[in-house]
Amino acid sequence: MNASAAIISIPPAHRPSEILANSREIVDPGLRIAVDLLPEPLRQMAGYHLGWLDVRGEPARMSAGKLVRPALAICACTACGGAADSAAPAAVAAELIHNFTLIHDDVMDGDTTRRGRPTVWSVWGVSDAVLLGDALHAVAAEVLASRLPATVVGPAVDRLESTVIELCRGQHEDCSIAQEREPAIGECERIAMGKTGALMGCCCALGALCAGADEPAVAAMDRFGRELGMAFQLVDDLIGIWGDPNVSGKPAGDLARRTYTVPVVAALRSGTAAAVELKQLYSQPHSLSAAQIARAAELIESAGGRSWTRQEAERRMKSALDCLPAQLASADLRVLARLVAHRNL
Ligand SMILES: CC(C)=CCC/C(C)=C/COP(=O)(O)OP(=O)(O)O
Repeated sequence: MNASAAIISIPPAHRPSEILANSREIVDPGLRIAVDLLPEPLRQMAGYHLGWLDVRGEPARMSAGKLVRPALAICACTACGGAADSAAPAAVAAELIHNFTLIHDDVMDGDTTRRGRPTVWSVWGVSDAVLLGDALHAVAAEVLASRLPATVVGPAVDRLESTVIELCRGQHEDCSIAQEREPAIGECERIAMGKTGALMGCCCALGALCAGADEPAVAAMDRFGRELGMAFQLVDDLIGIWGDPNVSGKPAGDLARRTYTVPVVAALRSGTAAAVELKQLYSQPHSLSAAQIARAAELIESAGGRSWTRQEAERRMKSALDCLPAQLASADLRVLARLVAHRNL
């Protein structure tokens, strides 16, 4: 592959903000072209969700997320010797899939705020939100099918669609277990691998495919992304309890709903007095009040659930890097790994 082309078009950045800005430059035009494939009013709803339009369809500049997944696809491609631009279809498809799942997830969770503004379903209703998610999924496959070299299309679309199946498995388990009963840590990990790890693995594997990498390199990138996805989900669980809504753009609502996320499960299995009190709070039949939420957060912290989750995120990040042979462990991928594991609460 043409490594020098990558170096000329996008120099290795090494700083998280530069890596994300470079990725945004590559992915933004492709995302806009992809969204333009949608019929009205789905195009307008997608523009709103992605932060380019306000609810009335007027141009806006709102938060559209950090674009970590496209950055992973692009950096995986350059780490495998490809040109950054050649990963654009993979980066766009990954971001479309990610947004399709968020739009559906907000419906399932009944969440009314994402990225600091009302969710799609809470503005346009559940039917339109379901349709928009479906349409973004279809457009993602279309982007890969129409914009990748013919030799890569088959494996790339296969990988994308099997990832969506895995996402659905993870999400189904999450919805059916996590709010009904206390899962084991192993179950939490299976859920996290399905709903978050699989897509991050797919981003990295698609990036490698775009570079024309061989199967061992694609598989190593997939493992790297999956492990990193586990770290991402663990940090997301911390954000779901201790996150600042002004930073995360969503209320820290996991305790109110009595969701069994990893910090909660880790605290409950600690065998401490705090665990006993937390179990009582979680076994009541209604949402927790503000005072109960604050108490639950204290109990989780004193039972060690917060620090265990933090350390586990760090361990997963290191294990992600261990999945990469030295020649694939680029500086940019290492920076992205740290960014994922240390993002702000
Ligand atoms: C097939 C589908 C719909 C998959 C959803 C995958 C996903 C990562 C949802 C968000 O998880 P979350 O509920 O833990 O995160 P958030 O707090 O952002 O809603």
